Amino acid sequence: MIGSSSSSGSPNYEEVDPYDPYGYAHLNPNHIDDVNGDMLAGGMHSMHNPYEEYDSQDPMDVFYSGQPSFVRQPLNYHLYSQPIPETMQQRYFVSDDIREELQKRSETIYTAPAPGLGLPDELQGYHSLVPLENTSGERRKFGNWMSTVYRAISSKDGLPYVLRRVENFRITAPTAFSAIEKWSRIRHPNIVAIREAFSTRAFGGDSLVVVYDYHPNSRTLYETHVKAKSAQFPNGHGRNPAPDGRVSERVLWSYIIQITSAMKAVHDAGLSLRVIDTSKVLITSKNRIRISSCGIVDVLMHDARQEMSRLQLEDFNMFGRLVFSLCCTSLGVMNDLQKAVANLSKGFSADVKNVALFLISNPSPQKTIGHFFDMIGSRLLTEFDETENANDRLEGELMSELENGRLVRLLCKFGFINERPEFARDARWSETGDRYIIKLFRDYVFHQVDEHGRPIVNMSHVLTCLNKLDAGVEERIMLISRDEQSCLVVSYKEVKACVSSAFNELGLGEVG
Ligand SMILES: Nc1ncnc2c1ncn2[C@@H]1O[C@H](COP(=O)(O)OP(=O)(O)OP(=O)(O)O)[C@@H](O)[C@H]1O
Repeated sequence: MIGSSSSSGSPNYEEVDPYDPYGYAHLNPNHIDDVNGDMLAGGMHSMHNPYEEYDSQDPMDVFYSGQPSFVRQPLNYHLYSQPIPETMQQRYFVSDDIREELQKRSETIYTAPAPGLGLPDELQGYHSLVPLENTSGERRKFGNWMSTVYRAISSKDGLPYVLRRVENFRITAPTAFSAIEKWSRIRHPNIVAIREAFSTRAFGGDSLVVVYDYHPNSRTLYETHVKAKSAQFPNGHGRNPAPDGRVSERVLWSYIIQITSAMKAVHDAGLSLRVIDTSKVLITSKNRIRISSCGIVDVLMHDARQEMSRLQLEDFNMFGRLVFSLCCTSLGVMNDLQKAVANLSKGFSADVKNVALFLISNPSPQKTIGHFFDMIGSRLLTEFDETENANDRLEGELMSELENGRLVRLLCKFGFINERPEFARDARWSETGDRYIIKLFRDYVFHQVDEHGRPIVNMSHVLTCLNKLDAGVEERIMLISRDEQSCLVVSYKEVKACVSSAFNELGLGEVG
C-alpha cells in the first residue's frame, strides 16, 4: 500500500481491510526505505505523517490541504501515543505553570475597560482604552512630562497595543516623527516594538501618542526588583535587601546581555535608546526583558538636535546606573558612588563591579558597544545555553498540545456523528451497526456513573480511552447499553474503524 494511490491522486482507503491484522505485513521498514530512499537523508518531509490515516477522502482534509503528501505508513505506527502510566498523565497537557501564565495573559488581554474614566471611545483606529497605571493620586513624570500608558485594541487587526500618551505636548515640526519611522523598522527580541506615533486632541489638550506592542502582565524591573525592597524597608538605602526582590547574579548577567544586545541593534541602526531605566525595562516572561518607551524621547527632544554619538555614550551611563540600581535595590544609589560600589561588591562578583564601572566611566575610544561585548563575551555562552534549554522546554510543551489537538479532531468526529437531529426519529441510524457501537463507546468514555449513580468525571479515563482509540489498539472493552439489556465486547481498533466509516459516510453523503 505504501506509495499507492487512486487515480485522483489520494490513497485509496478501501484497499485496506481495517480488520486484517496482516494487512500491512509486507510493509516493513526496509520496504519504506525502498520507496523513500534514505529517510534520514530525506529530512523531516520524507518522514511519517501521523495524520496520514485520516487523509483519504476525509471531509476534514480541507483544513490540511496544501500539506506535502506523505507516504502512507502501517496503522501500528499510530502507537506513538501509547497510553502512559497514570502518574505521568499530566504529560498529556501543557505544564501547569506555563498554562497558568498563558491563561492569565489571555485573561488580562480581555479585561473590560472600567466605565466612567472619560477616555475617548476611539482614537486614530484604536478603541477600548484601559489605563495600565494609576491615573489619580501621586504620579511620576516621564522626564519633564506627565505620561500615561493605556492598552487599546486596534480596529485594523483586533490586537491589543500599548499607547503611551504624553500630556500637553504639541508637535511643532512634522519632521519630529522621522525617528519613529526608523524605530518602527527595528525588530529585536529585547525591545518593545514601536508601531506608530501621532498627535491628538482627543483627550482634551494636545497629546503625543506612541503605539507599542502589548505584552500582557509584564512588570517593570523597578516593580520586580527595586520597589519590592523599598516597600519592605521604607528608608530604602539599599541595605538589608529583601531576598525576594533582589536580583540574583545569574539573572543579572542575563539582563546585562539582553540589554547589551538591544543596545547594539539600536546603535548599529544609528539610534540611541535614551531611556534605560528600571521603570522602563519590562519583564515580559521569565527573565525575558524588553526595553519599552523607545523612540518617544526622540520626538520629545526633536528640537534639541543632539549629537548621536553623545547620546549613545549617555546610553552606557544609563545602563551603568541601572546595573547599580538593581544590585543595590535602590534608585538613589548613584548619589554616593563609593557607597554604591561597596554595596554592589557585597552581593556580586568582581566581574559585575568591573562591568558596572566601565559603563559609567568617562568617555574613551574603547567605550563602544563592540568593546563592551568583548568584556562580557564569556557570559554569552551561558545565556545562549539557557535560551536553547528554554526552547527545548517549550518545544516539549508544544508536543503535548499536539497530542491534544489530535484528540480534539477525534472529538469533532464524535460530535458530527452522535445525536444527529436529522436522524432523531430513525432509530435504525443510531441504534444499529457502526453508529450504535460509537454511541455505546461515547457512554463508556463520558457517561459512566459510580455505584450511587453519580457521574464519574475522570479526565484520565477519557484521555486514555481516546488515545487508545486513536492508536487503534487491540485491547478489548465491554460496552453496555443504557438499559443494560445488551452488551458488546469490541476492540479499540474496531471502534476506530466504526468511527472512520460513520464519519466518512457523513462526508460522502451516503447516509440514509
Ligand atoms: N508594552 C507594554 N506592554 C504591557 N505593559 C506595559 C507596556 N509598557 C508599559 N506597560 C505597563 O504599564 C505600566 C506603566 O508603565 P510606565 O512606563 O508608565 O511605568 P511606571 O512605573 O508607571 O513609570 P512612570 O513613573 O514613568 O509612569 C507598567 O506597569 C508597565 O508594566
